Amino acid sequence: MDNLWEILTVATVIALAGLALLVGLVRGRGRSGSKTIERPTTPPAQPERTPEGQPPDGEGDGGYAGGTGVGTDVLEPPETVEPEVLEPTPTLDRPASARGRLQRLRARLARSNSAIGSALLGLLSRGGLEEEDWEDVEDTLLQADLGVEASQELVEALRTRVKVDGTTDPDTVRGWLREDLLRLVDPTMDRRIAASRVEDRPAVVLVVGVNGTGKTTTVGKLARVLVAEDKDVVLGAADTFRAAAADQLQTWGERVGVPTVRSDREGADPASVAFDAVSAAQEMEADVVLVDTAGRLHNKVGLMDELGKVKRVIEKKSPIDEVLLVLDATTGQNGMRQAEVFGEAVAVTGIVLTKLDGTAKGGIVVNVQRKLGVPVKLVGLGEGPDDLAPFDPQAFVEAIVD
Ligand SMILES: Nc1nc2c(ncn2[C@@H]2O[C@H](COP(=O)(O)OP(=O)(O)OP(=O)(O)O)[C@@H](O)[C@H]2O)c(=O)[nH]1
Repeated sequence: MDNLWEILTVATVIALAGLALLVGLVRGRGRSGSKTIERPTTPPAQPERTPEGQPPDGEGDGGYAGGTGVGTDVLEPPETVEPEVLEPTPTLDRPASARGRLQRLRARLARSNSAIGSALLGLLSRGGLEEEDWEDVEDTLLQADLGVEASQELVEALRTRVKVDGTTDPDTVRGWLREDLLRLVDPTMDRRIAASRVEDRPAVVLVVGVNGTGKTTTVGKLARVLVAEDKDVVLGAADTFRAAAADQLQTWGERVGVPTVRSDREGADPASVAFDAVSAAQEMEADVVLVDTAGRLHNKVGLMDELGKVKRVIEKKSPIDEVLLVLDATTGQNGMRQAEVFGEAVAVTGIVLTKLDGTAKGGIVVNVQRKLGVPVKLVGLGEGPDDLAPFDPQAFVEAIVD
């Protein structure tokens, strides 16, 4: 019996010692081995977003499954909850309505061009005009870039009126000047931009001109004019010569919610970007696609080839409805030569005269229309986003004369 008790006591001690050893082993392994991954009972909080809607750096994974970085346990995804809508509502610019823009910007036109008006009025109101006075009148018109032919015509018309009427009353003289200038600017020309869908396809507007004239800026500003008229616009960045030009255009578009078709590769084929832009506009059922082109003039043949190709490739997809030539009004005769070169490469249908706010050479409107036989359709009157106005002959002449 004693032996039995001894055996039981020894067996119990051995069993307890073994148990203690086992517990020790398990706890020791737990400290030095893999972590225990606990499944969260609630879904992780959404990371905070920056105002642009991006998660802050390094928090893009939401800090859940990848957050522990260790362990091989298969995690079940957290219960799905409807995510909070964190998308920022893009705030778009509301471009100024196109109507009456020239009236709004008239002061800028007048500031730089009223010199023509006041010089002429000063001369004409003096009375008793001699031959040399008429030469002064003609010089003033030439300095305003009206061109030789139009200047002579205007002098002739005024001379006849002065001879017949004989008055030197400033208001009467101003009235003559207004009438004669208006006739030269030609209010009968059709200055509408072909920017509405044609037979179930978007209108295609190609914008050409020498770099630096304000071409890309003009495409951006024109997009705003059209958006203000509730048109769906697509931009094509076919000025692939300078990569920044595409960025510039895209920024203009984004401000008014207009998409830009572009290539990220500098020197990509402009014709192919133009083609893609027209295709995209057709797919999107847009009203109009505006295609910006490169305008390096260092080599006339190269330019003609490139523009010719852009035109041909677009025409595989759609007719071109408008070719706008952008000219810098401050460049005078140089601008006129550029106009002729472009006119040979593509059939220009309208002119955009930029930087008219910074020049007393508003007469170029008349000159360029006569040389190219196409109307000035838009004028640039500043660097602001809405400083592009449909050209209105009446308001233009009044700004110079009144
Ligand atoms: N004062 C004034 N500046 C203008 C006008 N239009 C454009 N500009 C400025 O002219 C400069 C050239 O404009 P861009 O649009 O970059 O010229 P670009 O012809 O596209 O030239 P690239 O971008 O080199 O192809 C910019 O600083 C414009 O802000 C305007 O009507 N008045």
